Amino acid sequence: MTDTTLAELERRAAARRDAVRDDRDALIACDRLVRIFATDGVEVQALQGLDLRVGKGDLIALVGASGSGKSTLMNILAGLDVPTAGAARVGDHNLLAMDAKARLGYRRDVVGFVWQQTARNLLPYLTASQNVALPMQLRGRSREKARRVESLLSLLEITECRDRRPYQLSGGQQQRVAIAVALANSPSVVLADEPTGELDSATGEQVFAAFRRANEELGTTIVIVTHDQAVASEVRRTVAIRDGRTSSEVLRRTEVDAEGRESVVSREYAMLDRAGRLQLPAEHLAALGMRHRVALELERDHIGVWPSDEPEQRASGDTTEGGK
Ligand SMILES: Nc1ncnc2c1ncn2[C@@H]1O[C@H](COP(=O)(O)OP(=O)(O)OP(=O)(O)O)[C@@H](O)[C@H]1O
Repeated sequence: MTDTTLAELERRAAARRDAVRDDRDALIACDRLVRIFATDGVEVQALQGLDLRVGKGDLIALVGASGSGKSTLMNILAGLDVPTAGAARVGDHNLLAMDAKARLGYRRDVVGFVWQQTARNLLPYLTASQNVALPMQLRGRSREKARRVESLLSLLEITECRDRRPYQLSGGQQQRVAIAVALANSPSVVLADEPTGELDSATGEQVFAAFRRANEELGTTIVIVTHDQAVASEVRRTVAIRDGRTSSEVLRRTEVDAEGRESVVSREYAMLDRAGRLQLPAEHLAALGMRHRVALELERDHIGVWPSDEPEQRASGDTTEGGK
């Protein structure tokens, strides 16, 4: 074995160690997540091997066409549904191995939710501050309750709504109170399924600003499902789901030029799973007529992917080459 080979092996081992460390840093880790629904003998594969990592303190948007599996994923992360196969972890909680009691504790202490239907988030006969206080009361945190309710209402700029009942609030105010309710017990993660779906775009932006403030000021990890492209483009990371899998993601960062002008630069990435599988965008494949197999070449700083120059019938059928 040459020195170069040893050095290379050491480098790979270190990279593997780093990967494990990254994994522990991820607050949410889903691996090859599968959820099959069977109704009247017909099976629907809502999630088909979905991989997702969300770091502690991240704010991400999940986007995808109707039926792509977003709500199924959110229900699993919320502890309301159990996957058919795969692995899913939030913090130290294994979402496939919780008994009923652990599940209840998980829903009470670890995750907070904001749903699309404003009526689903708040109890109609309680005022805004009573709604926010309720989760703390149920958890026996009565002493700190009043102060925390005030700070959350102030953080989300809805102090004036304190003594109003939901029907006396606008849709946007109701959702901001719902965010305060979700944050009441200091959850590790807040999950929001289309929280701006019933709002006009200006109000939706205000609600989104409230999520951002909660994320920045309290460090809460937030995952938001949205159809709203304008809203999705306001976060640093947008993950797209297609056919029950994460297909691509857009990362955005702020750059400052020599004159001190700030601009947001965004870049789209394809997802690479643990086995090294990569899903190439359908439009890229169509543009170059790539089907069945492609030629790969490892370069110093990238991997080239070319259409196969083999005749198509060989590519799709049995071949004489090894299938590596
Ligand atoms: N309880 C269920 N029983 C049977 N099929 C279901 C069930 N829940 C979801 N599905 C199916 O699973 C697939 C994914 O549904 P899901 O609600 O997760 O999609 P979505 O991306 O949230 O869609 P939308 O944006 O319309 O809410 C769909 O084909 C849906 O019909």
